[in-house]
Amino acid sequence: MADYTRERQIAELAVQRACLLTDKVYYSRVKGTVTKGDNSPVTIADFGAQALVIGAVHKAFPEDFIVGEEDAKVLRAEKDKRDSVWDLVKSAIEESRDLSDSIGVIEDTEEMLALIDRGSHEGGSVGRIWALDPIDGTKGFLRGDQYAVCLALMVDGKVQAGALGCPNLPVDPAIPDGEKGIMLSVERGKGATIRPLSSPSSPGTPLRMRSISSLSRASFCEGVESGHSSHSQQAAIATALGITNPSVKMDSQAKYATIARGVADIYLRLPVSADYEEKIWDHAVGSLIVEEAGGVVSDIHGNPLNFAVGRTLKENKGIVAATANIHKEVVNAVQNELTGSLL
Ligand SMILES: Nc1ncnc2c1ncn2[C@@H]1O[C@H](COP(=O)(O)O)[C@@H](OP(=O)(O)O)[C@H]1O
Ligand SMILES: [Mg+2]
Ligand SMILES: [Mg+2]
Ligand SMILES: [Mg+2]
Repeated sequence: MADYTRERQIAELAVQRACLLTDKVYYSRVKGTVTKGDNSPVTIADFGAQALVIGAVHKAFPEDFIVGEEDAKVLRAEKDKRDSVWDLVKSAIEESRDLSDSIGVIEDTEEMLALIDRGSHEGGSVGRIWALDPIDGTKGFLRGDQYAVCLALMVDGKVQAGALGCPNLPVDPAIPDGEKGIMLSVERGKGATIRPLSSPSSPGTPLRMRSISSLSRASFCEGVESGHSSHSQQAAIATALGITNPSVKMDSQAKYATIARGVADIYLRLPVSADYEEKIWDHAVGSLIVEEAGGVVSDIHGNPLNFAVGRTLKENKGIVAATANIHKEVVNAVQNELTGSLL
């Protein structure tokens, strides 16, 4: 079996440094939002995190390609925004000098812009390609809720390793107002672990999904944005399965983290439009974490996610992630509910 220990470590360091930056912006409430062509928001923190993560990956693995969500077009055109992002990037590097031997530094704004634009790869089925979402759940980030920094390595179209930083998830889910910030990391065949973001040297605790004796006891985790996933159909599916627990709603791949750590059991993402294609960076690392924690991740038809066909999951529709022993039953309920609508 191939060994991706180093890739996993670099991914953790890259995400750790990026979380320093996003956390600072989150708490300073300086948001500098831009609206993209598809009407979705992007902030100075999205750009800064993309620069830091790509800088780290490029330093450690200069031959690898990167599929990142953002590009530097707006920053090249607008000096104010470029300067704000550069200030953030500089101070995050300054505050994590101890990581610079492993993941390097960024010398100036030109290098920063070039790094952000290294995320333009088209993806595909050949070679080593990293999938990066510098801030997943930007709407949650802006609302003051959950978001995640997400990085995965795909080799020949298959996700092999990665790291997922969730700066606002509680370290102990039983103490929601306690310390916040967790880091999950994963390597295919070797499991997934979780640790506090504040303990970089901790080896982490292995992740295991909850075992479910009866489906009616299960809980759903779903997105906050009803424009990204259909809440009404999700509720109908819960009823069909006899599930009465209220669903846990949160933004971003924090949902994959939440089911992987056994706080909920099922993550459904039901298409709201027939033509939306899920992005690989929205699912790459989270889906592997759930699989390694004992879950199955498929689309709404029960087909495996195909990360090998470009920047989107164009061969799949929606997401069904659940503990292995209930996954098939959930897919069946989804199929029954959706027959005749968007299928
Ligand atoms: N119509 C749509 N259907 C499904 N997902 C969508 C969507 N429009 C945007 N998204 C994606 O939903 C992601 C957030 O997921 P969630 O709703 O689970 O928090 C966004 O990631 P970003 O926030 O990185 O842009 C974006 O890629
Ligand atoms: Mg976005
Ligand atoms: Mg995203
Ligand atoms: Mg994003």
